Amino acid sequence: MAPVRFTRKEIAQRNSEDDAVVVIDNMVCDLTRFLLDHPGGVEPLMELAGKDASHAFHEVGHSEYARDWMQTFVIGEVVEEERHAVLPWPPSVIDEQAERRELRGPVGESPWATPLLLVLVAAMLSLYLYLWPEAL
Ligand code: HEM
Repeated sequence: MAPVRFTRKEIAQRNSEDDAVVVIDNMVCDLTRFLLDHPGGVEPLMELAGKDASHAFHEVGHSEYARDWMQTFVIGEVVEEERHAVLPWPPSVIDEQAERRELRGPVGESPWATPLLLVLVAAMLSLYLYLWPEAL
C-alpha cells in the first residue's frame, strides 16, 4: 500500500496537545499519544509540534532504541517535492568519521607534513654528527 503523503502546510496545523505531529527525516510522526511517555518530556515535543524536528531529534543524540521507537509513530511521509536532505544515521557513522579525522590530526592532512619530517630528521642527524664526530 502506498504511504500517506502530507504537505508541510497540512503538518503545520497539527500542533496541539490533542494532535501533535512532527516531521523527522521526511517521515511524518504522530506523537499525540507519545507526549507523556517521552523520556525527554512533553515540552521539547510541543515546541516542535507541526514542524520539522529532524535537526533537534539528531542533535539530542537519541539512541538507536529511540530511533526504532520513533518508527512506530510514523503515519506517512512528506510529499516528494517538499522533502529535505536526510542526515546520516546511525550517529556512530558520524562519530567514526570524526574520530578518524581526529586520529589523523591536523598534520596528517597538511602537505607540509613530509618535508617537515625530513627537515627534522636531517637536523637531528647533523646535531648527532656535530656532538659525536667520531661516530663517522
Ligand atoms: C518519535 C520521536 C521521539 C522518540 C521516540 C524519542 C525518544 C526518546 C528516548 C527513548 C529518550 C531517552 C534517551 C535515548 O534513549 O535516546 C529521549 C530523550 C530525549 N529526547 Fe526524545 N524522542 C523523540 C523526539 C524528540 C524530539 C523531537 C526532541 C526535540 C528536541 C526530543 C528531545 C529529547 C530530549 C531533550 C531528551 C533528553 C536527553 C537527555 O536527558 O540527555 N526527543 N527521547
